Amino acid sequence: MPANMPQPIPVLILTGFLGSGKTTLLNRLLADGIKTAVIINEFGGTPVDQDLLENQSIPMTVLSGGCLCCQIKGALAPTLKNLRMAWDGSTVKPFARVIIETSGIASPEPILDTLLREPWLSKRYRLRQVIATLAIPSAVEHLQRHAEAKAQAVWADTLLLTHADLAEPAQLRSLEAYLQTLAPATPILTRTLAQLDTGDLLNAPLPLFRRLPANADPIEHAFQSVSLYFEQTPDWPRLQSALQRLIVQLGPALPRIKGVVYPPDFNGPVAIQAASGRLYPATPLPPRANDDRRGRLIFIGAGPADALAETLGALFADCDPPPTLRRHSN
Ligand SMILES: Nc1nc2c(ncn2[C@@H]2O[C@H](COP(=O)(O)OP(=O)(O)OP(=O)(O)O)[C@@H](O)[C@H]2O)c(=O)[nH]1
Repeated sequence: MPANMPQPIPVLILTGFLGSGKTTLLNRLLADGIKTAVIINEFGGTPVDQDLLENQSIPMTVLSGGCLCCQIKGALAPTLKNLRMAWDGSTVKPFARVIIETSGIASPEPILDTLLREPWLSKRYRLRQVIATLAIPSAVEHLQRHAEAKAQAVWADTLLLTHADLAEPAQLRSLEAYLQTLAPATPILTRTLAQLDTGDLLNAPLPLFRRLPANADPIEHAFQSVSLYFEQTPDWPRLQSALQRLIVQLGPALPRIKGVVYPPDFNGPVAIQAASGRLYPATPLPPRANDDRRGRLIFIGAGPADALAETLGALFADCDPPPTLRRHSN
């Protein structure tokens, strides 16, 4: 490479539908020892993913309140430019790659458009791999219902099938058959978290030629989010039972809940996760420097935000004090 050519920094893009395992994968990748800068994009107005990262001492930028493919598409180029200038000027902790975690309803196409077509960026960053996570028990339904999920699989270089431990063999077979039609040439890895070797993932065969996105028009999402803020989080059995009732009541109209809360029966912050009708066990988190002990839960719905907000208001009306509610319309 000529001396005056900038050395391109490799970029990994993690995409995949809501709750399919992107942040879980990001944590695994960050544990592999390669110094990394992270850009996290969250659809909801209240970011959570940064608190779920085990490694908090890396260069990290959170772009929330919309998807990188549409509402905040314009934020990606300046973020990457600032990061690169900080890297060139050694004003940031050293890193050898950038990982972008997209929101669960982002289409990768406009992101690739920015990375591959923007002249300044395309000289300074090299797209290494687009990895899409697909949760085996729910992926076929998501691929059939949501254009965003389909776009994520179609633009991926590698498909990582997750939640194998929760899946029936028939669900895996039907997902593999679906992907065979949708993305026949894309390598598929099926791993439980315990089995995942990040080397297998990063060394999966890549396409010889990279397609350039043809249509980078913003996608019209049908999703909305509502955030709840708790000055005093209810205790876990009560919160768990309320969330469980909500999940049953709304079914597929509520694809995702996540948040960090402070139930009095736990000592510190606790991660709350639900996706595709499943509420996961509450997971204690280490205390963070910026802890304000204000619980926050994000609900991503596939219907109008007003109806979701009304349901949530009624569900937690007897809390003392009741949670503050914020709609986030997109
Ligand atoms: N049992 C099981 N749980 C998993 C697996 N992968 C992820 N999870 C859990 O699924 C939930 C969602 O995982 P995340 O990694 O947060 O999903 P995500 O794709 O980052 O979610 P969004 O950013 O909201 O779209 C968490 O509770 C994870 O612990 C898996 O392979 N098996």
